[in-house]
Amino acid sequence: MTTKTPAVSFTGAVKTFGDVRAVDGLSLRIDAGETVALLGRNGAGKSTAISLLLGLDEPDEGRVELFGTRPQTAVRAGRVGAMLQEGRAVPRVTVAELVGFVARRYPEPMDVAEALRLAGIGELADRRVDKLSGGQTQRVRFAVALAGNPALIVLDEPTAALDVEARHAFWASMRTYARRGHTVLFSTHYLEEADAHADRIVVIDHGRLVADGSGDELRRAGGGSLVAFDLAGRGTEGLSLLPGVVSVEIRGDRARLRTEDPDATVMALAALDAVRNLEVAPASLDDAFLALTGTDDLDEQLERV
Ligand SMILES: Nc1ncnc2c1ncn2[C@@H]1O[C@H](COP(=O)(O)OP(=O)(O)OP(=O)(O)O)[C@@H](O)[C@H]1O
Repeated sequence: MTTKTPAVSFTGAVKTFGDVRAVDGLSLRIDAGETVALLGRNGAGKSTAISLLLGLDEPDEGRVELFGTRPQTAVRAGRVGAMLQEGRAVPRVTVAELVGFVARRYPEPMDVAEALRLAGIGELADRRVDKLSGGQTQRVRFAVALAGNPALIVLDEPTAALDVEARHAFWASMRTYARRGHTVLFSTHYLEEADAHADRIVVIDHGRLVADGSGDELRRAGGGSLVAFDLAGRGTEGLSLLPGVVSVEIRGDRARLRTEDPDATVMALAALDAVRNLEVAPASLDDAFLALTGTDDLDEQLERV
């Protein structure tokens, strides 16, 4: 057991809004220096969890701590920077003025030029904040989050609405910051971003933790493998009972089996002489995510439409 104080800890945290348990008994520990992605579909509870950890909201039950103290204390001490989803009106000042204004509110701020350089917007220092593109504005917001020289940075869907190039530039900045030994927690809907940029992916659903691990661990936990073949007129009964099979999907004349033991499934299919156009592939992270959050369930998919 490690005695190091975690950067972030949720212990049985609950937050309800009326009948909705937005965060429902969440326990989670993030150590200093980790980059963690918080993944979940719409309404899973990501923003609520982030509000709790920034001290913007109090849990109804359980405990949330940053660096072993109350979130408000850590935030006031300048140990946390955040980039949230709000669309606040942009002031008519230059980029350097804005970042400098924020920096001065912190006890040990980052040098303004350094914050701009880290956010990749050194050349925008003298540009007016209200005259920037969406991608540039997002990176100014990142510089604002860095201004206090925080040990932990929390980013709520930082790349929503960014084009591909702006996205790459953003992640390059984030990684530079993380490489300095800082802690990063970001929420996202993009599985490939979580896989590419986080050391660890935490999946939440209905306010609960449903998976926690690397992209590969998640693929194994939620996805297994996919075995597909042509039915060639044969019936589909009994397919779900084959060894390893956890789900069966029929599309036209093709069957798609999700299996935890592809070797055993394929052997059983061969014994049935049912291996026409056989295809075996590892499940994608998308498949794993859908399996983990139960959204391959048709009712739920319809609910989301
Ligand atoms: N202030 C609030 N009042 C009432 N219900 C709320 C409030 N904030 C969140 N909720 C509800 O709590 C649940 C979790 O919402 P939350 O915004 O945390 O999810 P999310 O994972 O961030 O979703 P998204 O990906 O869409 O941003 C949802 O059902 C939402 O409607």
